Amino acid sequence: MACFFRRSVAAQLSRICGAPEDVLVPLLSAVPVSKKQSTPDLRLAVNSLVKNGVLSPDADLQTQTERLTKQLRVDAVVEEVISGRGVINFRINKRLLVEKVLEQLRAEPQSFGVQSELLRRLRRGRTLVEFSSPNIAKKFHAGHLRSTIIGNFIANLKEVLGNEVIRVNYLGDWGMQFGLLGAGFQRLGSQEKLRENALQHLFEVYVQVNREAEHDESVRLAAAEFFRRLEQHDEQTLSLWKQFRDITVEEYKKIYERLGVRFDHYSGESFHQSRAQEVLKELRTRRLLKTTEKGKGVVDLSAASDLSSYATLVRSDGTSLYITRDVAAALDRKERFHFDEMIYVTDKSQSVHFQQLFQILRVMGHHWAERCVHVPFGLVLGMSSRLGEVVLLEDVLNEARYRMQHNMQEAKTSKELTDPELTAEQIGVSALIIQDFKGKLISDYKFDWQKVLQAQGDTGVFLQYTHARLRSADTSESLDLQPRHLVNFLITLRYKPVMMMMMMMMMMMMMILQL
Ligand SMILES: NC(=[NH2+])NCCC[C@H](N)C(=O)O
Repeated sequence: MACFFRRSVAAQLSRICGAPEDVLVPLLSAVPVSKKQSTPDLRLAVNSLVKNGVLSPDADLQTQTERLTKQLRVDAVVEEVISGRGVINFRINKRLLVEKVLEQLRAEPQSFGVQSELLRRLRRGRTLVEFSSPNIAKKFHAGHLRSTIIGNFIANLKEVLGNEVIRVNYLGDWGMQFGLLGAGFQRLGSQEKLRENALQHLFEVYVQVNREAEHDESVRLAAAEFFRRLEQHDEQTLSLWKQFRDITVEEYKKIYERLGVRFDHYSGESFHQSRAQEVLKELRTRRLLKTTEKGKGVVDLSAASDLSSYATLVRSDGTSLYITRDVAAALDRKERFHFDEMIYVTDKSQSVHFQQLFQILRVMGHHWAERCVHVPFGLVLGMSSRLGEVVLLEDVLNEARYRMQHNMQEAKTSKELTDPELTAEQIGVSALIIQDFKGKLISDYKFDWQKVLQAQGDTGVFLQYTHARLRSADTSESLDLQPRHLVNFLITLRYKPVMMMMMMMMMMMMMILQL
C-alpha cells in the first residue's frame, strides 16, 4: 500500500494541472496525528507546486489555492478537501485506511509497518545500544526500568529497520561501593541467603554496612582496605567480587526474560579500569589533561581554552571517575564492535555527563563521537509496592502480577483461565510497558498503579484485551482474520478514527516488542 493514498490524490492533481504523478507524490505530506478530531491526514503546500514549476509564480497564491481546492473532487479515497492559508488539506477515508493497513499486515506479517521501499532508502549499519545498566547491590530504581523498556524498544526498532544491533548492559560493578559490600559481606553475609535470593541479600548487606559505616570508623577502614585489595587484583578479594557479579548477572537474566529483554553483552565499569589509566596517560602525553590547583586532572571543554567549562577525569588522589571509565568503555567498544552509531539510554539527570563524554572524545580526535547519542528520559516519581519503596526489578514485576491477579479475581475473569497467574504476569508486564510509552519521553511522571492497570483507555490491559478479542473465534474464522472482520470489529468498538489509528500503532508496537 506504499503511497496508495498519496498516489490517489496525486492522480487527481495531475489530471487538473498536468504535472506527472511522480512529481506530485512527494509534495503531499502526512499531517502528524493529534488528539484534535479535526486534523486532516494529508497536506499540500501550494507553494511547492509553484517551486516545482507546476503553477505560475505570477498569480496570487491564495487565489490559486482556492481554485485548485474547488477543482478537486471527493471520491472513494478522499472524504474531504479543505483549503487553508496556502495549503490544501485532505481527509482520507478512514475505513479504507484501516483496510489497507490490515492488508499490508496480512501480506507482510514480519515487516509490518516498515515498507520495504522505505527500507531500501534508509542508511543502515551497526548500532550499539547501551541500556538498563543497573548497579550491583544498589537499588534497581524506576530509572533503570524505564531505560530497560525504552532501550529495548530502540534496539528492536533499529533491528526492524535493518541494522545490526548490539545490546549492551553496562553494570555499575566497580567503585567504593564494592569495598563496603565486600567488607560487609565478610561479616554479615551468608552463602545460603545468597543462593536463595541473591539480589535481595546483597542489597540488605549493603544497606546495613552503609548504616554502620556512618558512625563506625573501623567499618570505613575495612571497606577502603577491601577496595584497595580489589584494585590490586588480590585473588581472594577478586573471587568474592566475581561471585557477586556472576550471581547478579544470572539473576538479572531471569528477570529480564520476564520483560522479553536480552543482552548480547554484560559489560560494566570494572572492565574499563585499566583502560581508564591508559586513557589518562594518553591525555597527559598529548597535554590535554590539565592539573588544577586542587590537584584534580581535568580536560578543558571551553571554546576559549580558559577552563570556563571542563570535565574532571582524575581525583586528586589519582583515582579515576565514572566519566573516565566511560571514555575508556567508548574507545573499547569502538575497537571491538566497530559500531556506526552508539546510543546510550538513561534518565535526563545524566545529560550533562554524556555531553561531556562526547566532547572529550571529540577533543581526543575521535570523529565518530558525532555518531554517539544520548537518549534522555524523564524521571518517575513514587514507584512503590505493598512492602514500601521498590528496590528490586523483581518487586515491580511481582507487584504488577499480584495486582493484576487481584483485579482479575474482582472482575471474575480469572475463573475462565487455565493459568490465571501466567495471564496476570503477561498483562501486568504489558501494562508496565505501555504506560511508560504514554507520555512524552522527556516528561517526568508520577507512578500510579491504578492508572497503570486500568482496564479501559490506552493501557496495556486494554491492549491485551483487544488483542485477545481480535484473535478469538467469534471475531474471526479460527484465526484466519479477514481485514473486513477486523474493520467491523474496530468500528463496533465505536472507536473514533484517531483512536483507531492509535490502536493500530499500538498493535504494531506490540509486534515490535514481540509481546
Ligand atoms: N555508560 C553509562 N554511563 N551508562 C549509564 C550507566 C548508569 C549507571 N549504572 C546508573 O545507574 O546511574
